[in-house]
This record gives sequence, structure tokens and C-alpha cells, in this order.
Amino acid sequence: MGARKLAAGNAQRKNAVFIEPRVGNARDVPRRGWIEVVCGSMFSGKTEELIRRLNRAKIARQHVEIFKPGLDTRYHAQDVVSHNANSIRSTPIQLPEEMLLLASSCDVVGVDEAQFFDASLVEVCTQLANHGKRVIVAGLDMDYLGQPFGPMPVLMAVAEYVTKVHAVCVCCGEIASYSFRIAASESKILLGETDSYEARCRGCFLEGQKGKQGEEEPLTATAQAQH
Ligand SMILES: Nc1ncnc2c1ncn2[C@@H]1O[C@H](COP(=O)(O)OP(=O)(O)O)[C@@H](O)[C@H]1O
Ligand SMILES: Cc1cn([C@H]2C[C@H](O)[C@@H](COP(=O)(O)O)O2)c(=O)[nH]c1=O
Ligand SMILES: [Zn+2]
Repeated sequence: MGARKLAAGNAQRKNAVFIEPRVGNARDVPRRGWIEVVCGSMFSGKTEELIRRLNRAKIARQHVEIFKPGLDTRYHAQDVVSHNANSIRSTPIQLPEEMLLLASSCDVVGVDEAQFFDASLVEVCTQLANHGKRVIVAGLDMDYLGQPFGPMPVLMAVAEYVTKVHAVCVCCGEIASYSFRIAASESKILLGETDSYEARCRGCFLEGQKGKQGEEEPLTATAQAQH
């Protein structure tokens, strides 16, 4: 075989190596997607991080669909909006199953306020990832009592990637992992902002909970401002 023919054959084989990974891996297993979870307290930057990842996917010319629970109409009926007014167009849905049809032709699926969905969100995200989609889910990991919130703990268990983001404690300036409720409601779901919640660190959260049970608590930043 001439040297030129040999070189052409080698080049062809090299190209094949570059083309193959687009359809499967070395063992011909079909390409799968994955699940990413962004969790933390209120004001920790979950929505900002979700929007950042989705915008980057759009820059990469990927087809992106974003969903949020229909009940979350705090800032906008349709958009996902962060506390510092970043926003991205989304589709409000009642049930996670609606995503199976609505996201069937996209590459990347974003979900905000995931804590408000029921356990079927886990199955739906798993199916989407199994069918090759990148699924990015943002939500509160804990409710106002410091208890795991809705489907979030199971989602964190099945996800390939989990990012926990932190707010700043409004009482002491430490990193905050808790959403302390200042409004006088004991219902699990209470939509709200700084009017109803404060980001707090563990110590300041525990102090606040004691205060609610009638024990003495130092004045919070919000309470000081109101004086
Ligand atoms: N206590 C706080 N700690 C950190 N950021 C705060 C706090 N209070 C308000 N913010 C604002 O909230 C933004 C994050 O908003 P967002 O992404 O909507 O958070 P999340 O979705 O986690 O509630 C921050 O960039 C900041 O401007
Ligand atoms: C802790 C806690 C929060 N909520 C509500 C309050 C807000 O409307 C959302 C969280 O929004 P964010 O984007 O994470 O700031 O959830 C609730 O209903 N119950 C709770 O215990
Ligand atoms: Zn604190």
C-alpha cells in the first residue's frame, strides 16, 4: 500500500473516533442525560444560578424549556424571576407529568420552586434524564421549620450533581442555610419575600425558633429597622 493511501486510511479512522461519541459511548450505550439540583434557603441565589445555567445553554444553541409551579405567581405569572429581578420566560404547570409532553423536543429542562411539586417530580425528572435531557432543578431544601421540603431530598439523592448555595444571615452576616419565617402563619405553604421570611444561619435560626416559643430573643435586623 502506498504511503498516500495509508495516510488517507489513518485520517478516516481518526475522523471516526471524533464522530462516534456523538451517538453513544465506546460500548454503544445510547447517550443519556443527567439531573442537576441547585438547593439552599430563600435568597441564596438558586434562581440566579438556574437562570445563569439556562442562559449558557441557550448561548450553546441548545433548546431550553423552563417550568415552574402554577401557584408561584409572586413576581410574574409566566416568568421565573429572581429576588434581584433577573428573569427568564417559563411555563407554569400544575403537575410534573405535563413536562413529559411539553419538553419532549428540548435538550435542557429547567424547573424552579421544585419544593412545591409532589413526589412525581422525581419520576418525571428521571424519565427526562433517561431520555437524554439535561435536567436542572432549583428549590428550597428546607421549609420554615428546617424540615426537608417536598420532593427535594429524594431529587438530591438521585441527581448526578448537587449544588448548595447560601444566603447571608440578616442577623449576623454569616452564611445562611435557613429560611426563618417572620409572618405569623403555620401553614407549610406561604408565598412571600422579605415581608415574611429572613435568611438566617443555624445559630440565629435556633434563637428565632426559641423566641417563637416565648423565650427571649435578641432583636433581628428586620425588627431593629422597624424600631
Ligand atoms: N440575605 C440575603 N442574602 C443574600 N442575597 C440576598 C439576601 N437578601 C436579598 N438578597 C438578594 O437575593 C438575590 C438572590 O435571589 P434569588 O436568586 O431569587 O434567590 P433564591 O432563588 O435562592 O431565593 C441576591 O443576589 C441578592 O440580590
Ligand atoms: C421557607 C418556606 C418558603 N415558602 C415560600 C416562600 C416563597 O414564596 C417560596 C421560596 O422562594 P425562593 O425563590 O426560594 O425565595 O417558598 C413556603 O411556602 N414555605 C416555607 O416553609
Ligand atoms: Zn446568623
